[in-house]
Amino acid sequence: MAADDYDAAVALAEFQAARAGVRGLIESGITSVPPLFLVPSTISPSPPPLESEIIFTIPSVDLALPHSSSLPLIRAAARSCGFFHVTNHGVDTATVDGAVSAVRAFHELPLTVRSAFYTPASVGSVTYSTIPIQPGKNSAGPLLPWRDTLQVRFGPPAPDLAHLPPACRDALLKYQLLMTALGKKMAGLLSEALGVGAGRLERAMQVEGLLMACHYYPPCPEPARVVGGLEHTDPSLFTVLAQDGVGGLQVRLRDGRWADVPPEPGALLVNIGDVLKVVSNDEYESVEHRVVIKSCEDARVSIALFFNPAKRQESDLFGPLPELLTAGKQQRYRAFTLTEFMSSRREHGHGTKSIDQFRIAHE
Ligand SMILES: O=C(O)CCC(=O)C(=O)O
Ligand SMILES: [Fe+2]
Repeated sequence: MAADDYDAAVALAEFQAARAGVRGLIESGITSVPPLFLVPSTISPSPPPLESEIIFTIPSVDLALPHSSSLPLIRAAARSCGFFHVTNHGVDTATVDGAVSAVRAFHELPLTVRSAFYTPASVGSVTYSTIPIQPGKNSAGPLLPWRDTLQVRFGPPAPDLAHLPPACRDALLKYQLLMTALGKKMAGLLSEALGVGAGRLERAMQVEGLLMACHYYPPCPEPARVVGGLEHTDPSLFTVLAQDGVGGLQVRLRDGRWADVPPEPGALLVNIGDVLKVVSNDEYESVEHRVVIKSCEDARVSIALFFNPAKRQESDLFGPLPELLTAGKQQRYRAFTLTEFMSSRREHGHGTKSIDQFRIAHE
């Protein structure tokens, strides 16, 4: 086919109609990356992913420590790189490893079994597909990440989990249950570390981990030409991530360079999302991150659980907590509804520009 004949919209429709995901491309034996996955330089002008060699240590917080020791660590991490590992987090290894293995097992089911679940739109509360990247309204044509995602919405309202694949159903339900307890604990610690008392975030917005993204990053024949996950900040209050040992997650440092976040066995990774950055009046940072494909051989699995406000009526407003606006600390954002926030993300892309729209200009 001549290059002029290439129609990205048609290619996207054909890719989705095949219901095989990126994993299906690898199974079909491709040796080069199809154009739909090639990252235009306008989207990712930073150096190619594989050149990242920066050694950067993500802070680690032992949750078994007394609060007098853990709170300053959490506070420092949330204010600087926005990411930290937690150990002794109370979710047993068997449950975390069981969930990660079950996600891998699902994504590696034979094509005929797995494609029955493939659907770009949600069926009930479950979606399994390669979700196109939405870098903002003025971007060039469609772009796909080098990953397949099983996304589960546990509510609200009460979830319809009929389409949750049996290969990972029990493991994910158990994981979500135990992670909810950790999420409540984290919300308390992040609240206390903000200096507003342990129960403040929970009272204000009811923190729930109801959206789970189970990612599968197949190996890639040309890893430097694709993106596993485009650079973004999370829209959540905070996110808790479990990952296998393959690696590929990177965070953006203050000087703009990317640093690897190597997996730490037994630890879970917590990161601050945009809503908590706003609620904390910029005391906490939601930091850009992305996923690069590290391997031509190993598939990577991760599970991101997004902890969000369960209070999300049109009357529920999110803005800096008033008690943080003490002498000398001006209000950085106007309050907004989650609907306004999500439409800003659609318009301005999945980075901090979406919350900049709500920033209050001070002299
Ligand atoms: O797979 C990962 O390590 C990160 C995924 C992620 O950033 C997300 O789902 O928001
Ligand atoms: Fe993320």
